[in-house]
Amino acid sequence: MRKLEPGRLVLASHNQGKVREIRDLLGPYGIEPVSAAELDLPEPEETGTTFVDNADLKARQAADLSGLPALADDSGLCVEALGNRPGIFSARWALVDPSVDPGAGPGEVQGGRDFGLAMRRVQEELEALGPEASRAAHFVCALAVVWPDGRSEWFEGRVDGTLVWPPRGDKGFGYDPMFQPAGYDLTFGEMDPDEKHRISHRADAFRKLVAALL
Ligand SMILES: O=P(O)(O)OP(=O)(O)OP(=O)(O)OC[C@H]1O[C@@H](n2cnc3c(O)ncnc32)[C@H](O)[C@@H]1O
Ligand SMILES: [Mg+2]
Repeated sequence: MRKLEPGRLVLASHNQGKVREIRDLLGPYGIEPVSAAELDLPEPEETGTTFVDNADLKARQAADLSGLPALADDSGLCVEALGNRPGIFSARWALVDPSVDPGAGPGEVQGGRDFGLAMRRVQEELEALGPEASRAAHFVCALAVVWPDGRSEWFEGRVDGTLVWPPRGDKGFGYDPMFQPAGYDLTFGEMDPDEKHRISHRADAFRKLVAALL
């Protein structure tokens, strides 16, 4: 299997929270990827039906346009009582329709998406199922590496936990403030990045990527 080389990797993500975490996770291996935003690459439409499909599609577009190996992450929150939704639609649940919703509070809007709103949507759907509804949830992360010749490798990770509300902490991004990983009292929003990187879905997927490609 081919190995990743330092300095020759495009990170095909437009999510600053993810980009920060992936830089942290690759840092110890001497790999400093250039991001899709730095290369002005467009954000592709995520038309896949699985996390792996979408990660592959994002990495493939970046590899085609840049001529460099590309890494993409497709991830999301799966709520078991909601049939694993929002799942691959996790980012889309945070889209604000300004004619319906007046917008987010300070600090909640990330790249035109409102995760205060997305977390309320999750809470409301669960509450509609009644007080006995399980709050069990997991995050999934699929990583795809696509080489300029079109070959690809995929790695998946997962972390299990429980949803809490009101959301707590502002250290992470996305749904972190409402996700408490199993065995911990803190939400991902309250954890220091180093601690999240020990147990997260992204860290789990990266361990597999590192074993194969680094
Ligand atoms: O596609 P890219 O450009 O990488 O950025 P994105 O934000 O659209 O990313 P996804 O399509 O993979 O959507 C995943 C969403 O799931 C959420 N998510 C993924 N990983 C998360 C994490 O570690 N903590 C909290 N929320 C997370 C977050 O809200 C993301 O926007
Ligand atoms: Mg996306």
